[in-house]
Amino acid sequence: MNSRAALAPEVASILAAARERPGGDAPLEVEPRSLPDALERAEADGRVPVIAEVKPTSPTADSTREDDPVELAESMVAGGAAAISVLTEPSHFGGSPETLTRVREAVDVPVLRKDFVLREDQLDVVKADLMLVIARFVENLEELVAAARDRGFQPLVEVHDETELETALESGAEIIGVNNRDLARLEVDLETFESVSRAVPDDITLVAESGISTPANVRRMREAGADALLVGNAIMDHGATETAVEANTRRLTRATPEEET
Ligand SMILES: O=C(O)c1ccccc1NCC(=O)[C@H](O)[C@H](O)COP(=O)(O)O
Repeated sequence: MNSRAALAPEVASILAAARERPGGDAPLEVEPRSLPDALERAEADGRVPVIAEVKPTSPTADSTREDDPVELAESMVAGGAAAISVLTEPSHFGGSPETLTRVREAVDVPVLRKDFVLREDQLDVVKADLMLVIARFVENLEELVAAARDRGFQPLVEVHDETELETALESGAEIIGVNNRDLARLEVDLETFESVSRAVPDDITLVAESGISTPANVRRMREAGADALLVGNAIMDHGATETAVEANTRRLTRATPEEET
C-alpha cells in the first residue's frame, strides 16, 4: 500500500476489515454494460451524467437507511441517473454483494461495485459492470487493473492527488475518479477535483467523486472537466422517501445553468 499521510481511524478500520474479507473461489467472467456509452446516452438526452450511489450508511452518516436498495436504485434511474454505484462493504457502509446482484438485475444501466478491494481474489466476489480500485490502497495497481479487465470489469481507478493520478495513468486506467474526500480527515473539498483534473488527459473518462450536493456543485465539477459525477449522500438524503430519492437525483441530472442553488 502507498502510505503517505495518516489515515482517519475510520478508514484504518475499513482497511483492516477489508484485509480479512475472503475473495471468490474462481475468476468471474463479466459482460459489462459500457459506462462511456451510458454517459453518452445521458448527454444526448440532456441529462447531466450522474452515477447515483446506493449507500445505506457510512462513517460520516448519522443514520442507516433500511429501505429496499432495489427500490432506491430504481428511483435513481427514474430520476435520470446514467449509472448506479452500490456499496458492497458490509461493516462500515451497510452494503453486501447480494444487494449489488439484485440491483444489477433490476436496472439496465451500468452498475459500479464500490468496495475496498485489495487483492485479486476479492474481484471474484460478485459480478458488476465497473469495479472501484483505490490507487492509494493497492500494492500493484497495474496488476489489479489488468486482472479486473481480464474478467470483463471496467476498472474505475480512484485517486486523490497528482501522484496517485500518475500511478493510475501508468497502470493503464481509462476511467479515473478524483475523490474530493480526504481520507485523513474525511472532509470534502471540491477544489481537489478542480486541481487534479487539470493534469488528466482528454481521452480519460473522468469522474468527480464525493461532496457534490447542489446543482451549483454539479456545474462547478462539469466546468472543471468532469464527464460524470458520483453522488451518494445528497441523493440518499438519509431518512428521505423513494420519491425524494428520485427528486434528489433529478435535481442534479437536470442541473441547468439558470438554477442557482
Ligand atoms: O462516505 C464516507 O463517509 C466515506 C468515509 C470513509 C471512506 C470513504 C467514504 N466514502 C466513499 C466514497 O467515495 C463516497 O461514498 C462517494 O464518493 C460518494 O460521496 P458522497 O456523495 O459525498 O456521499
